Amino acid sequence: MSAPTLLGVSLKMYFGHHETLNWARRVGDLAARHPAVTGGLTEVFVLPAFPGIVPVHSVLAGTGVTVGAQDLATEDRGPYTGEVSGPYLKEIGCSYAEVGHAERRRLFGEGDTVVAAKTAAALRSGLTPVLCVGELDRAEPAEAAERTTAELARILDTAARHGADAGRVVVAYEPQWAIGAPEPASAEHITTVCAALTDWLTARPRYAESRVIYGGSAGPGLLGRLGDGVDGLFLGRFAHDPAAVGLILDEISARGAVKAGA
Ligand SMILES: O=C(CO)COP(=O)(O)O
Repeated sequence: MSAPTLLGVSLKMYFGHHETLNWARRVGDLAARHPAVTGGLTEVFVLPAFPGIVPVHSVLAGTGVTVGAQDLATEDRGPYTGEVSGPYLKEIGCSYAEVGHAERRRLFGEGDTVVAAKTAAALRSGLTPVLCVGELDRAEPAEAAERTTAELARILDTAARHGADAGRVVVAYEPQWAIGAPEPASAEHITTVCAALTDWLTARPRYAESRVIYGGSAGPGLLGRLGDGVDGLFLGRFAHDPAAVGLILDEISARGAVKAGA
């Protein structure tokens, strides 16, 4: 069987605490009985705000949905007021830690050096980094592929030079101009860039089992247009309605049925 489609959701800072738990209950109920999840066609992960991690982890226990954080500290312990470390996140049940999101770069001044250090911190703690990369402005697919692959190489090579462990990385291709937009990048754009990122990772055994997913106004209807070259989706706003998550799980089932029949 081919690798499961990865479906990630970042709740960013959209929901309050009770909204977060209600959403998690509804998505958990859906996932627990959806054939795409129970049949192993997909792996679903959710990134709530930090205070939501522990309760969401317990709400989702047994549903097949895993939990991660939207950020983590570069360091593992010490005088870093307001930060949350990788070991702490691991201890409270996280499997993933997102690094390098465009909003953290734009609003909080994070650059490649910090993103590389956070990637290393995640790997060191046994968390899968969800490493966001993507061009700032609209570009032709081939140019976007070149720029984004160079960005990925810069970050992972810096992390490796500083002694980062080898391990699985989820690369989230998120063209910055497509985040918070009415619609995602075109299927041609997404597949061209994701193929280039996959080639780069495949040539490096230290990142074995790594995956490339697409985010940026992704929602129902997109996955079916992307083909096998894209390993999954990273959802923002269009996951706020749990029914939309259900529709995407239906699409994953359909994709699995096509593959099984191929
Ligand atoms: O940034 C994103 C996921 O990390 C995408 O957000 P939107 O789908 O809301 O554009």
